[in-house]
Amino acid sequence: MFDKSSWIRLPRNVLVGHGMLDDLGAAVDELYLSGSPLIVTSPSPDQIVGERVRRQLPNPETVIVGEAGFDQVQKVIDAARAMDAGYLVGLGGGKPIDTAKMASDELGVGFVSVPTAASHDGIVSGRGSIPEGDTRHSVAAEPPLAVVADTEVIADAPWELTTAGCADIISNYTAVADWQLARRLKGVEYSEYGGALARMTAEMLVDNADLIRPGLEESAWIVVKALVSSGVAMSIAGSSRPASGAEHLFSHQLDRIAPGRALHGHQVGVGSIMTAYLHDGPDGMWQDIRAALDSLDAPTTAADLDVTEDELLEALTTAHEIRDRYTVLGDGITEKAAREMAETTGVI
Ligand SMILES: NC(=O)C1=CN([C@@H]2O[C@H](COP(=O)(O)OP(=O)(O)OC[C@H]3O[C@@H](n4cnc5c(N)ncnc54)[C@H](O)[C@@H]3O)[C@@H](O)[C@H]2O)C=CC1
Ligand SMILES: O=C(CO)COP(=O)(O)O
Ligand SMILES: [Zn+2]
Repeated sequence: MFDKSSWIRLPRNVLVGHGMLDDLGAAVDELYLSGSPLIVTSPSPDQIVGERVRRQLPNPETVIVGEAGFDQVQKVIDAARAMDAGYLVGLGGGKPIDTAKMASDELGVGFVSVPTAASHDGIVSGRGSIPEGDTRHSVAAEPPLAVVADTEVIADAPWELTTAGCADIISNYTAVADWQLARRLKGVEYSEYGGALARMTAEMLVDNADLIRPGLEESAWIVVKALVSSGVAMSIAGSSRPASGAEHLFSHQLDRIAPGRALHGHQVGVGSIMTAYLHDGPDGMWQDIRAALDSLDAPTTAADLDVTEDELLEALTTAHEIRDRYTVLGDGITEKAAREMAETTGVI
């Protein structure tokens, strides 16, 4: 008997462009949602566009969340139950969006994604990325029914948020290489479409790197489109595998070892330089990845990430422990190997 099946969950409305935030109300109306929304956001996005969002929606309430975590998800669930929210709106960067999509899943209500920065590729994905103790979960969550990305707002955000999004996409190169390795060595299920789309997204971004410059709305457009494409790859795969390999494990460890120092995208970019070296050796893809990051003003060294050599080496040698996801790190690399890799690639 044929035993394969898949259920791909994608947004119904994806709005990207200048001034699109003012179409949020119309995009939500088209979804036939009922009741009032709870807006899940963090302080800066709330201050920048909170009022503009609230005045388009019926009797909204707002909850401000901090670092991503299950306590924050619970805070949103409690606030939504208290007002009997009809749906949730995630407004801001990756943390409020992840928190909202996970709370929506638990509550069984719809979720709308309103990114204010092009800093991560979770704006469309049906996955939540949440730390807990010594580990980091990638959990199935409610995918957005609609995504509203206003390129004017996003182009006004600090430039480093956009370069973080670029680096999150460039890391697809090594994420897909890790996924293919896991298929060959461990028989892990692989999606040809998910893998090809994630890799093509990274290639297109690198090909257009010259057009990505601070303050240009065109840049916000290119990066948001790529983030949407990367999120769709995760939805096709039914996992974050197309966009998250060993470079992400390294970043998740840095979040524990050196919290709050650098943005998620910047950490995975530096991780990608090093894990590309592990995949291909000295003459391989790592030099292209480093050059692409460099041309986009994204960090390429430990110092750029504001982490010490010791912190970097600890993250590299323990990254394999945090999740049952086979990557080029195998069952762990020695400190000597980690140092050699970081030195050869110029990260330390
Ligand atoms: N679920 C998924 O598939 C994915 C999830 N993620 C998660 O997303 C998170 C990282 O996302 P980030 O956006 O880097 O973090 P974040 O949500 O903390 O945002 C970074 C900073 O940018 C600020 N910000 C956002 N928009 C702004 C604007 N327009 N103007 C000024 N400041 C603005 C925020 O207030 C915050 O201080 C991590 O937790 C990561 O694991 C990342 C990629 C994929
Ligand atoms: O950040 C992600 C993709 O860019 C996904 O995060 P995870 O590593 O938690 O799956
Ligand atoms: Zn990421």
